[in-house]
Amino acid sequence: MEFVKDLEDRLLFAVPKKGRIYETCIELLKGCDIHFNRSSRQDIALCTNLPIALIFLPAADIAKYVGEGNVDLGITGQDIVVESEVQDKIREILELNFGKCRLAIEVPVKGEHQTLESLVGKRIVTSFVNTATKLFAPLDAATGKKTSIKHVSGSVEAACALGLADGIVDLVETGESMRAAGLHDIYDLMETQSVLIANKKSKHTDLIDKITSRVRGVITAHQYVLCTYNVERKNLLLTSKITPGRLGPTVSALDSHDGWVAVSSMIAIKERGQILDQLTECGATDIMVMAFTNCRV
Ligand SMILES: Nc1ncnc2c1ncn2[C@@H]1O[C@H](COP(=O)(O)OP(=O)(O)OP(=O)(O)O)[C@@H](O)[C@H]1O
Ligand SMILES: O=P(O)(O)OC[C@H]1O[C@H](OP(=O)(O)OP(=O)(O)O)[C@H](O)[C@@H]1O
Repeated sequence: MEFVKDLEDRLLFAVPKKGRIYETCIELLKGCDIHFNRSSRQDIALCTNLPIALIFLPAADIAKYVGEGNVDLGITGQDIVVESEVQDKIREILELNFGKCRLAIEVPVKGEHQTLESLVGKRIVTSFVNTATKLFAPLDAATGKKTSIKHVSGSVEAACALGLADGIVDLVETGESMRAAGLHDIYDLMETQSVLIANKKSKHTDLIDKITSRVRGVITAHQYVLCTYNVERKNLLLTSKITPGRLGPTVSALDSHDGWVAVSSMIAIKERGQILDQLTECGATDIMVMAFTNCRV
């Protein structure tokens, strides 16, 4: 009970306690300088440098807790937000660019039912009962059939081989789990990624803004690198178009080389190769690319 008193006035921030996105979430908290001590098996950790308590919960429950206002802020998947039916109670603050996958219908490669329509009235097994029910309900109504939708909490791919299901609704990233179980996907329900969500009525608006700004800084830093190079001033207009940066490239004169300038600019990691090729073609030299771990832009 002492612990409950410690939580008073703190912002409660729910993060996954295990699973696919656990490690990345912990790295993100570190990157945001949210410090905490968590003893083993403890599901609540008080932050040592901010009035925050981290609540470690199963990812699948986090949207429910945030939606009901039991916690203020959380990290979970968009798939869980939809499945928990809390879209009207939460605010999706930020897409986090990890936990990317899609929710799909999967069936045995050599199975009898190979389309969404042919699964109507058959047996579906999933951890996403609400989402699957919403998909099949109108099809059931149109055909007068009743699709059976049963819940399992994990290893969903095993359901068809074990004779429990004709098809499943589950997450697919690489497709490895699906193929290993002799399944293939025949219909996409949604794309998903991890998101930062907040309860719409949370009273901790200033702290939520501060955390959001820190999280955005870390996420952005993972998507960009700093590119520096030297170029003759006569080619600067050309290279500035290739590396426009946010407000414009930073340009400084090179005292030792008349007519040359040093340029630095943020560039998107996914365009890095192409940008370096183009800079070289425009006569830029001494091109360097540096990663950074945090930023505010
Ligand atoms: N293969 C994947 N690739 C990317 N993101 C995924 C993948 N599987 C799940 N996710 C995302 O992570 C969230 C949590 O999924 P996960 O399977 O880790 O949950 P869990 O059931 O709590 O953990 P565990 O599977 O260890 O019991 C999902 O809702 C989804 O948003
Ligand atoms: O397409 P893939 O890259 O193979 O990823 C998909 C798998 O990842 C998730 O499960 P996870 O392995 O996290 O565990 P679970 O089956 O116990 O939920 C998901 O439920 C799939 O099984």
